Amino acid sequence: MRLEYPLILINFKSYREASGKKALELARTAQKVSRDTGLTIAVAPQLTDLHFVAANVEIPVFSQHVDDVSPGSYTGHVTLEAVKDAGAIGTMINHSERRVRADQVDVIVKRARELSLVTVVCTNTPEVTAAMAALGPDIVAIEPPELIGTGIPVSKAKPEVVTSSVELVRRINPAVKVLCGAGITTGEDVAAALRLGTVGVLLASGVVKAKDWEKAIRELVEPILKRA
Ligand SMILES: O=C(CO)COP(=O)(O)O
Repeated sequence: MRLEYPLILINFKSYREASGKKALELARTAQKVSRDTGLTIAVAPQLTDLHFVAANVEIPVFSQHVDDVSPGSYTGHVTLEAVKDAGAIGTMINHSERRVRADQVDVIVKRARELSLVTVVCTNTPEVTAAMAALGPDIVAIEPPELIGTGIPVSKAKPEVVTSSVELVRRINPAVKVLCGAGITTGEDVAAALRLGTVGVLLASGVVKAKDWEKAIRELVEPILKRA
């Protein structure tokens, strides 16, 4: 599956609101808005829901994490092969709530490429973004941890973190796409993110915790539709 941009990636994290049957319900809601608007909306359900969700929607599905091990004798680990077999098109890695070492990111990015899986490497500062871009993932996602879950959007509260990240990635590895995330809730936040040079957003609570998922996602993509 080829990813089209702009991209909205909804991370379900470990939220109970989007777990089990609810995970599929939210993914189907995202799919509905994606179909109505023609925009790429991807989802990253909990690992336990990955296969269930991927088998029942056609939008891109990502794992939230993988370990740097090959299939075999590794109890409790998640391999790239397993998430591929579960139907994911790729994986997030190094989320601030699930950090891994840089050498592990390197291994995962290289192995994912061999398996044709898309990698979204999360970062916390422009400097770390630059370092991760050098490893050659498909996408880096800059997310200042202090804004995560606050509803204060990075694209408005810390635009310089986003623009510096975009600028450094352009210099170091222009093939790498940049997303931003943390506090993204409204369509205005998404429009601001695109204006700063990103290809989209990574978000969680603004959608997962919304009372009306469809309304929240529609509101989120509205400004992008106007741009098109
Ligand atoms: O960590 C995030 C997405 O991966 C951002 O979380 P929030 O959208 O809840 O701020």
